[in-house]
Amino acid sequence: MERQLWLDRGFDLQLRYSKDRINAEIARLAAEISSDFQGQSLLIVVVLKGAFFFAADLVRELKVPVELDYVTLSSYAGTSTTGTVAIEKDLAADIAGRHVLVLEDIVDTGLTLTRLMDLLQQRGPESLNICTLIDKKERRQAEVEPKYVGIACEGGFLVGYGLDLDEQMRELSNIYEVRQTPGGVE
Ligand SMILES: O=P(O)(O)OC[C@H]1O[C@H](OP(=O)(O)OP(=O)(O)O)[C@H](O)[C@@H]1O
Ligand code: HPA
Repeated sequence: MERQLWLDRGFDLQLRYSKDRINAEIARLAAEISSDFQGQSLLIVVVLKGAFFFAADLVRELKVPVELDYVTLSSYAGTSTTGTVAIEKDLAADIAGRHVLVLEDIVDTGLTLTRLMDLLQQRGPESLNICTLIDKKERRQAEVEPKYVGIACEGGFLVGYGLDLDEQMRELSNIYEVRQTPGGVE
């Protein structure tokens, strides 16, 4: 079982969202987005690294043509945001006049997406919207309203399905809440 490897290393993982639940939410989101953009094409902006799994599953369910591009942002150290969002790799595509949909794994404080949306808005897209798998409103510090939300969640630090704790546990199929257990080996 995928949890066991991390339990042995001193991390307590509690299942929050199963892969079946994630698949169901992705199917719902894909239907909604496909209907909203019927007859148009989408430029999908995947926010790396975390949204990689979500994007791979979502775009294959869409019924509209898409072009994919990627931006790499980072701000977290452990379970806390540093408050400084670094743009490590910018987009390759010109987004002016395009229908742009930003894909995120999680919106938490909102600092990452505020920074990205400001940057993208200045480039003149025809439309600019956010789709996030997880919307964690509890810790919001900046005003960000994703148009498409898979799962609205409460607190806890989440890992799995792309979500990491210091670059670890992204590969887990399900999403868990993680806690470090006393005396665990790192
Ligand atoms: O709303 P916020 O509080 O800003 O948090 C959300 C961001 O934090 C995570 O990225 P991270 O900086 O950990 O990089 P990663 O995608 O490489 O994991 C996550 O993928 C979001 O991009
Ligand atoms: O709960 C989270 N898990 C992983 N990365 C994150 N970035 C913001 N919140 C989270």
